[in-house]
Formats: sequence, structure tokens, C-alpha cells
Amino acid sequence: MAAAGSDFVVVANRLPVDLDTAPDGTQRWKKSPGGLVTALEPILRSNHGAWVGWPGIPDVDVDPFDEDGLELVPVGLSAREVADYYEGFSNATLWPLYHDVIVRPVYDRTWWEAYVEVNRRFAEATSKTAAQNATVWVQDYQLQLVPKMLRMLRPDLTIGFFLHIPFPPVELFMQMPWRTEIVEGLLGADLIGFHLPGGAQNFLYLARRLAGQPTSRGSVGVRTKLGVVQVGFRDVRVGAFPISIDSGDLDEKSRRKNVRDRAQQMRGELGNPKTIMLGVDRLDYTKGIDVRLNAFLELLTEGRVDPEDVVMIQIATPSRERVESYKHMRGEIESMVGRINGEFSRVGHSVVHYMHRGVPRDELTAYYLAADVMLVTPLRDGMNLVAKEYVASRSDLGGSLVLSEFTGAAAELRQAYQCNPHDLNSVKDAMVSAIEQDRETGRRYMRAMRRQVLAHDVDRWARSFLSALNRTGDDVPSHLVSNREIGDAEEE
Ligand SMILES: Nc1nc2c(ncn2[C@@H]2O[C@H](COP(=O)(O)OP(=O)(O)O)[C@@H](O)[C@H]2O)c(=O)[nH]1
Ligand SMILES: O=P(O)(O)OC[C@H]1O[C@H](O[C@H]2O[C@H](CO)[C@@H](O)[C@H](O)[C@H]2O)[C@H](O)[C@@H](O)[C@@H]1O
Repeated sequence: MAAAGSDFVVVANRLPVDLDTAPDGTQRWKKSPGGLVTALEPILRSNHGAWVGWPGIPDVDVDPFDEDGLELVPVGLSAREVADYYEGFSNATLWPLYHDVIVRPVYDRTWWEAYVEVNRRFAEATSKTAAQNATVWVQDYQLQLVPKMLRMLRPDLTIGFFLHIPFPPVELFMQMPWRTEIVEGLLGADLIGFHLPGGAQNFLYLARRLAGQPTSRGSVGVRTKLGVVQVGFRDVRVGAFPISIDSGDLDEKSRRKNVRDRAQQMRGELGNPKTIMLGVDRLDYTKGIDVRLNAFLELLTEGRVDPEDVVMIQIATPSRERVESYKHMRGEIESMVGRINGEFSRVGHSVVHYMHRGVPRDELTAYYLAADVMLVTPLRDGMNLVAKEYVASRSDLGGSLVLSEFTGAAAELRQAYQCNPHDLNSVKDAMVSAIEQDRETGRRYMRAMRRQVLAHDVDRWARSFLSALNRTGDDVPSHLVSNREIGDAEEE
């Protein structure tokens, strides 16, 4: 058992830095600051914090190192483990199963064995890193066995777990050959968080049915009213904590002159169309990129949208490219883009601009500002931060959001043009309403959505989870100090 060590440890599949290999073969750490690290950094730094995770490439063996007061603890994976644990069990079994079986999950015993083995390695690395009575926060579906494994190694720890993707209903979860092991793995935590009350409710039912543990029966609320599973003498609490973004920062960036000028310039480069529609997603079959392309194609074909007036930009960040279903989907989407442009573009004027690459952060903010209509049409999505980022970027109160009902964000962004991605007419109607929205209505809707996103930022999300985990009932867990003040951001 560790004598010294960190008082607060985050455990996630990926470290907040990636080991990047340059063309000349040299390797260096590249920051990949997602929302999670932004939210947790102040708490990590002021609490002698550590982050346990994979460096992002196979077959590297790196010792723990300090990065500006934050201890980074790399967990190495072999190429075989990346194939079986990450691409296999995490992204070809759990990912599709938890996203409504949009593609058929593969149940492979070798992948499961790799998942168990890698989860054990993460639990062991965490056990060596955490100080006596430390707080450990385990993240996401790749590490569902870690809470139980860690509790067996270190019963002194307070362990939280947060699932970033949906937790499926019983009818789907029961497909999983290792369903009991997964539920029991999660029950090693003291608090299990989901984005939405529905996920928490699904889990409570499965804990009763599969682990045979008594549970509370009442409904679960957002950030309040936790459910309880009794595991022997321990109470495992279960709750809904919808994640968010660093909305204040994005709001500030979107007001900068250089970002506004760049947005104007983009419009000019596109030939000053009346309407710019934008999609920003990892290239993933859950995101409904095909749905929005189909809806656009039908609207153009029916003459409800004029190809001279409306331009669509799709930024599709490469993702999980060696997984079969992702390869297949890429081909389908690219052929659809080709078909729409083949039918409706003319020389010097494309109707769909498709980029299979990521863009830098500031450039992305400029895209958000330039877009009159933001298209977020997943078939299923745990939250969808892109929808919240768009809203936070619209300090000018311009723009409109088309949002699938099947995202976590839909529960909070009620003034979006919500649609059912399984009903193409619903998506088409939402797109047309968003395109035709009048200025005053748009400003009213955007103001209401911004109030929600600015008041509920990622810092508040982290604090509400950690205070529930440590049962302090305040925004700031009493034994975890933070040097960052929070207050509800005021609109404009
Ligand atoms: N800088 C940058 N970030 C991107 C790009 N595409 C997506 N992202 C970010 O990736 C995140 C995607 O989160 P989310 O919508 O919740 O979907 P997820 O991909 O399933 O986690 C958001 O923070 C996006 O801003 C890109 O091209 N450039
Ligand atoms: O690490 P990758 O395999 O490259 O995938 C990127 C991340 O995708 C998933 O994001 C989810 O979390 C978001 C924040 O809570 C949420 O808004 C979104 O709906 C989810 O899809 C995944 O959960 C992460 O673990 C991945 O790192």
C-alpha cells in the first residue's frame, strides 16, 4: 500500500497528452486538452493530483513524470492490446451495444480477456499512485472493471466512476455475455455517475436483476436525488450529472476580433451564401452524418432548398479507423457527399464541403460563428459537447441549432429545433425551420440556450460529482481544495 502518493487521481483510457511521433521518428508529448482536463486541472494541481492513462500509441514504456505540478502515469498497451481491448472490446463491443446496437456488437472471448487484463493493469497503476484515503475518479466504458479491482487492492480509497456514453436499457444490455461481471465491476465504486437519469435508472434495475442487490425504488434526479444500491455493508450511490464545456472561455474567445474576422472571411470564401450549415463530429456511425446528408439531398431534390443559397460544411475528424464498421461508414458518407455535389454543385460553387481532418481550436470557433445552422443529428449520443460549444460561441445571439432528441444535450437545450433522426421528414422540417427562422425568434432561442450552457459549465459538473462523491453537500469537496472560483456566468 502506498505511503505517499496523490490525494486525487483521475483514471481515464487516455492521458491528457498524446505521445506524438514526428516524420523523422522523434517522439514528443503533445497536449490534447479536452474538456475533462480543463475542468479537473485546477483541482488536480491544488491537490497533488495524478492522471493515469494510455499515451495513445502502442508499445511504449514510459515512467510516470511531472507536467507542471500534475503527475502523469502512463499505462502502456501492446499493439495486440490496442487491437483487442481498445479497438475490439471497447469500440466494437461496448460502444455499439451502449449506443442502441446501431451496428451489431461483436462478442469475442479473446477481446474480453484483454479487457480484463488491461483493466487490471490500470487498477494496479492507480493503486500505486493513490495516497492513503485518496479520492479516485475513474472515467468511462473502457474501464468498467477498475472500480471493483481497485477496491480489492485499496479498500481505503473513495472511488467514483463516470460513464460518458449512454447506459443501455435492460433488453439490450442482457446481450452481453459478461453482463454480471460488468455490473459487479461498476459496483466497486462509491458513486456511479451518468449523464441522464434514464441511464442511472437502467443501471439500478440491472444491479437488482444481475447482481441481486437491493436498490432504492424512487426516481433519480439531475445532480440531486441519488439512487442507492446496497452491496453488503456498503451503499453505492447512483446519479445523473450532465457534463458540459468550459463555456465562459468559449464565450470570451468568440468575442475576439480575430475570430470574428475569420468567420467573415470564411463566409466570403464560400461565395457569401445566404445560409451556411455546419456539422462537426468524429467520423462515427452514431453521429448521424449520413442522416443529415440524406435530409439535405431530399430538400435539394424537392426544391425546398436552393443550392445557390445554402452551403453545408462537414468537418469529420478521423476516429477508430481500423475498426471495420468505421471503415465501412466512411465509404458510405464520402459517396453520399460525391452524389450531392455531383447533382447540385457547379464549377466554383460546391454545395457540400467535406473535410476528413480536424481543425485547430480557434478555427473551429470561427466555424461556429460563421454557421447559420448547426447540424447535430446523432442516432444516439451520451451528451454531445459540440451542441453546447456552438451555443457558447454565439455571443452575438445569431444562428440556430438542429438537435437530435437522442442526444443527452437535448434534455437541456429545449429551444433547439429538435428532431427524430429516425424520421427523415422530422430532420428535413427541423432544417427548414432553422434556415427560415426570423432574427428575433432566433435571438430569443439562443439567449435561453446560452443561459443554460453558461450557468452549467464543466467546472460545475466536476464539482457537483465530487461533492456528491465525498458527501460534503457543498460545491467544493471539503478535503479537495480548488483555487478556481465558480459563479454562474451571466449572459452578456
Ligand atoms: N479542435 C478540434 N476539436 C474538435 C474537432 N472535431 C471535434 N472536436 C471536439 O471534440 C469534442 C467532441 O465531443 P462530443 O461532441 O461530445 O462527441 P464525442 O466525439 O463522442 O466525444 C468537442 O469538444 C469538439 O469540439 C476538430 O476538428 N477540431
Ligand atoms: O478516445 P477516442 O476513442 O478517440 O474517442 C473520443 C471520446 O469519445 C467519447 O465521448 C463521449 O464523451 C463526451 C463527453 O462526456 C460526450 O459528450 C459524448 O456524447 C460521448 O460520446 C468517449 O466516451 C470518450 O471516452 C472518448 O475518449
